[in-house]
Amino acid sequence: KSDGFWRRPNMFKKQQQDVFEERYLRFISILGKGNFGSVELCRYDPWGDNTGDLVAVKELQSNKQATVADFQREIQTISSLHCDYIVKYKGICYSTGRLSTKLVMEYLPYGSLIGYMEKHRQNVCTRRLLLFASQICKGMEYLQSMRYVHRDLAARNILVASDTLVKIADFGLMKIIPVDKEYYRVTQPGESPVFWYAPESISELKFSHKSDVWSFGIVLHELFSYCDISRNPKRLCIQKIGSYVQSPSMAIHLVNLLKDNWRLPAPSQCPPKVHSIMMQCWEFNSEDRPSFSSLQDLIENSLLDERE
Ligand SMILES: C=CCCn1cc(-c2nc(Nc3ccc(C4CCNCC4)cc3)nc3[nH]ccc23)cn1
Repeated sequence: KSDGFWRRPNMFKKQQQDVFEERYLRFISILGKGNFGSVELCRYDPWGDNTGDLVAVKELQSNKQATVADFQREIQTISSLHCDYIVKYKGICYSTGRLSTKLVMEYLPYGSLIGYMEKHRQNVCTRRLLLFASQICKGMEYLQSMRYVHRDLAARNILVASDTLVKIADFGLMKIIPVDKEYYRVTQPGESPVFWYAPESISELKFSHKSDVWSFGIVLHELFSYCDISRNPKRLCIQKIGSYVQSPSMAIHLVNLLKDNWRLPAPSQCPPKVHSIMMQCWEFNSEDRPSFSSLQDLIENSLLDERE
């Protein structure tokens, strides 16, 4: 299969795969729910004196439609990603009797971008929003260089490492684009977050780097709305379409609105240059959208404008 076989680490090189022993993994609290699994805060404490590291541990929620194979693929994927703007893989933990495998990742103390914005909204200026946007863009550029499409780029899947660093997380829906194609076509829509999806992803289930660019535009909108729940993409689209519409035809309504050139309204106090970047990400035809590398330049250019 051409699923990036040549990208797989050399099968003869010792896989730098730390195994964490379950008996030393001390549960502390639940951090959140991602695609196909919950994430827990644990302390890995082999010395038993609370000096061990805090880690984030994701286990596969068996009741979800995801299979063990999906989770194994997610582990294989995240262990091959090495980028400052992508949450770091630390290893795996085989639970007793190897009934299930857990994914061990670096713990990001500030939590999700949405929670961070709710808490720190007052002292996050435009420059910091653009810094976060540029870091997400760099993370996406890296994924594109590995031929990955994320397929679920949204503020809910961005984590905050510090006041000046955010990272992309949750690779449950990520796919590799086959070498001979420009897009990945999924077989069934699943529980799709259509309000973050490009029109071709909604109507033809086609996912590409350019559909990730569309979602990046939605993340920009979330950032400049300070992730305000009352202004979130889903809420604004449903307000426009009408809350009486049920989900399967919701997607059709949304695509028709996008065809008629309706787009999310500019967030209040959003700099015109930033709104223009969003609108470029939301070009109906995917080839008219900027690449992540040109988005980087557009964001740097907006940052210059914001220099006091
Ligand atoms: C990607 C999103 C869906 C799945 N997901 C991933 C995580 C996650 N979280 C954290 N840190 C974290 C730190 C504090 C808080 C709190 C909780 C209580 N209220 C205030 C904020 C929440 C999360 N580090 C991580 N490393 C790797 C994954 C990961 C959580 N959910």
